[in-house]
Amino acid sequence: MNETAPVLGIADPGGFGWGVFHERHPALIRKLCDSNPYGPAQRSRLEDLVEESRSGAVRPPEAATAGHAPWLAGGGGYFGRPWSEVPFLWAENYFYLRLLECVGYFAPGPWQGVDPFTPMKSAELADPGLESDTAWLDGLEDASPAETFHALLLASLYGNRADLGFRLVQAAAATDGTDGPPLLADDSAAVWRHVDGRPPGEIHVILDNAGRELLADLLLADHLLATGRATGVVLHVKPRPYFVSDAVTSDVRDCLVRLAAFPGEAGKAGGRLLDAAAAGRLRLLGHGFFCSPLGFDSMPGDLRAALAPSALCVVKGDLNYRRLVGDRAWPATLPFATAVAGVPGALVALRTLKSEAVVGMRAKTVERLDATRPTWRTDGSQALVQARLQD
Ligand SMILES: O=P(O)(O)OC[C@H]1O[C@](O)(CO)[C@@H](O)[C@@H]1O
Repeated sequence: MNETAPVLGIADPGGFGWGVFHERHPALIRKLCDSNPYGPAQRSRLEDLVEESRSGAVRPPEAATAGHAPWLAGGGGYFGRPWSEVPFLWAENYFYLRLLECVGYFAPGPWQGVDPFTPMKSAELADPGLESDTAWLDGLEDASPAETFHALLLASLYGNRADLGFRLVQAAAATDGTDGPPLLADDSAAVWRHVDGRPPGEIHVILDNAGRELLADLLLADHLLATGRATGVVLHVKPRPYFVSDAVTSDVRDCLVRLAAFPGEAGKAGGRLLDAAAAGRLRLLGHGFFCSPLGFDSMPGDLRAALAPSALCVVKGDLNYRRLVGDRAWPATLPFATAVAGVPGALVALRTLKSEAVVGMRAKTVERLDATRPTWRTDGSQALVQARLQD
């Protein structure tokens, strides 16, 4: 892999990373305090964290915090240094760990293990509009197998358009079915040939957000299982609350139960998935690595071994993409397969662009977007399907 591109940071006041720490995070903390009955100590710890991360030095985690020792060991010398000098990927990850610490998620007490983002995630799942969002499934009866797969793949992609963290400062994109902007890169036809042309195997999905995105991911999982194109599906959840709306085990449970109660084809899919879970054909894994600040090129051996036999790994979302290609200011025309590291075997990334790292673009596309829409890398308006089908 080309490792010469600069690592993305948060120091530049005009830059995207700076905006995340100076605009998005304060808005998030306000929202958390409005939606959770936190006491004065939790509130002032959260405010102190925002202040520390905007203008202070990085404090180490407390002893009770998950992964205390690995964070200290893997801190890359960042503890004690100004946050502004720390790579964006590391800083953002560490912010979410410290946020949990501030609200008492790790220490014994009444808030231990309580997901601070549940009120936001539950509100999304309670939206009565979710049922109509999946009504397009009922119109797929006459579609060819290739068309059906394509529709479900794109629904999973566009589910990633507006996660709850992103919506804090960005208008929500429409999430109706498979509609979306033209793709910047589209390897979906090759993914279909891969899935259709090889003996079925286990398909892994490295999940991103709960709610709408997860519902679409579940529909894709059901399609792969119900058509026999996957012998099993493994969903990789986050082991703890992360980046606001990232899916943890309880989110999968809540989405599955909600889906099974939908009318029409979506509800049937939910019922089949509950059966598949009971039979062990739909499995969850929650590896600690997925809440770490490391690129996938640092994936531990046990996780690599779990992914290695998969027929396909679906890598969802913006953050997973940053970890897959490296969170660097790559030339956008660097080939995708050159930048990808860490995930063994065939993979496809389904991503809405919400941050700066991007590869695998045609030079003409980059020129056009730079000229017509300077914010294209970060404003959530663009999406891509990029595959590497041979390791
Ligand atoms: O939910 P997704 O698609 O991974 O998006 C998360 C992204 O949101 C941000 O936190 C802010 O836009 C990015 O830094 C991050 O990569």
